[in-house]
Amino acid sequence: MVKSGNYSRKYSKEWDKEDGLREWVSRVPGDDTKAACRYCRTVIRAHRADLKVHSLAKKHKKNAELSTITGLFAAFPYGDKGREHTVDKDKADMKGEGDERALDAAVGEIVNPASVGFIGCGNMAQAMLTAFLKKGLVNPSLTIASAPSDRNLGKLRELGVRTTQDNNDVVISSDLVFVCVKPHQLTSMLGDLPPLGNHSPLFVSVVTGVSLGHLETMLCSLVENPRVVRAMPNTPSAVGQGCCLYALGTHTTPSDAETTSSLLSALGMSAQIPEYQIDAACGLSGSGPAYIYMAIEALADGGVKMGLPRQLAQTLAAQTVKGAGAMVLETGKHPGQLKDEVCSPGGTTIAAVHTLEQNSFRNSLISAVEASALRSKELGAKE
Ligand SMILES: NC(=O)C1=CN([C@@H]2O[C@H](COP(=O)(O)OP(=O)(O)OC[C@H]3O[C@@H](n4cnc5c(N)ncnc54)[C@H](O)[C@@H]3O)[C@@H](O)[C@H]2O)C=CC1
Ligand SMILES: O=C(O)[C@@H]1CCC=N1
Repeated sequence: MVKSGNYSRKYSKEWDKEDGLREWVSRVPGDDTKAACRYCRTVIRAHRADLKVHSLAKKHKKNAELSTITGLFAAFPYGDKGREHTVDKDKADMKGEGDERALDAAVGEIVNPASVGFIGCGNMAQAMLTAFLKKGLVNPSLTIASAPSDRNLGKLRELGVRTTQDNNDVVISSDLVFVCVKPHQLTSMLGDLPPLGNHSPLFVSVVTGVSLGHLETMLCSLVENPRVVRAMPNTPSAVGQGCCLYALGTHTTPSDAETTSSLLSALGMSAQIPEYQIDAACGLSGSGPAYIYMAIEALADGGVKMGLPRQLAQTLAAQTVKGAGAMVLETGKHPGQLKDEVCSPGGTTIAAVHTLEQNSFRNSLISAVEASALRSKELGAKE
């Protein structure tokens, strides 16, 4: 008899959502009595209890740690090439009965030591790296970052990240390279890199304004058919509340698309967009945190002016922005309707709204987004 619920003998789609399973478990196409472990590249019976035991095995934990980016680079060859596995092995492993040397050899054989590199370690790189480390998506010892001086590198070393002042060290030892320099630094930085031979990492550029076409042309001198992604993140990524929009280059593969999507979604919200929308995304979400920080500061000043202590005023301002954002995202209501719900007839809010309109509040924000987007286009044209 096929049992149901947690004890199902068939692959359950609930496992794809369950913390502790969803990170590594996968369907085996064509066989719903099996489940695959992306970390260990093994096929296990689709029994929830077996999956739980497997997740506790030392070997599985070691593979999880070594796989650096959860299941991203370890493109698991489902079905035919996946090794059959039983929980008895896991149980022995948990009791320490496994042969440690054989285990290490097996781990060495099956784990893809994928590594991630950062060229440029300023505000944006640090925000992204902080998010990846916090979520355990990158293994610090397999992560390398470069900058011309040691100013930012020391902070990264404290996090266990390898650092260098030679960008080539990053490129040659990484499967994925984040390019995080300022637009005017890009051409000379790439021009200094020697050709890469057979090594062809995925490049993810966060450099504002620089198009995929231009990036591909510049990277052609390093590698044939460079695989490039152009991304527009923002600094709230550091606390997992960022936005990251991205466009895929000509030579990216479906696996690159999956890698990019999985990794960038760790920053908060992420989505693939057509490249022509990236400048607008820069104007809105790339630069947007700065507008909102100014709004928070000004709201807090208003609170202080009207008698609130500074710290309380700042907390109220930030929480009000956070709460209003969450209302828009979670209720799905139009912001105009939500505004109306705050405005009592003849009340306080509508008096304030009138003042904001007299001072071109909405016009100022629209113009701010426009100015940033136009500047992004302009920076690209210069490169
Ligand atoms: N800060 C932000 O909110 C956002 C920034 N961006 C883009 O991200 C890129 C980086 O911006 P930030 O991190 O804010 O700048 P930043 O100035 O904080 O960081 C740039 C880093 O690049 C390093 N650098 C300079 N020349 C280099 C070279 N030849 N090789 C290696 N590293 C070098 C600098 O030492 C610095 O640490 C820019 O292109 C920016 O437009 C995109 C979205 C948001
Ligand atoms: O100000 C800049 O140029 C970058 C791009 C988006 C946010 N900061």
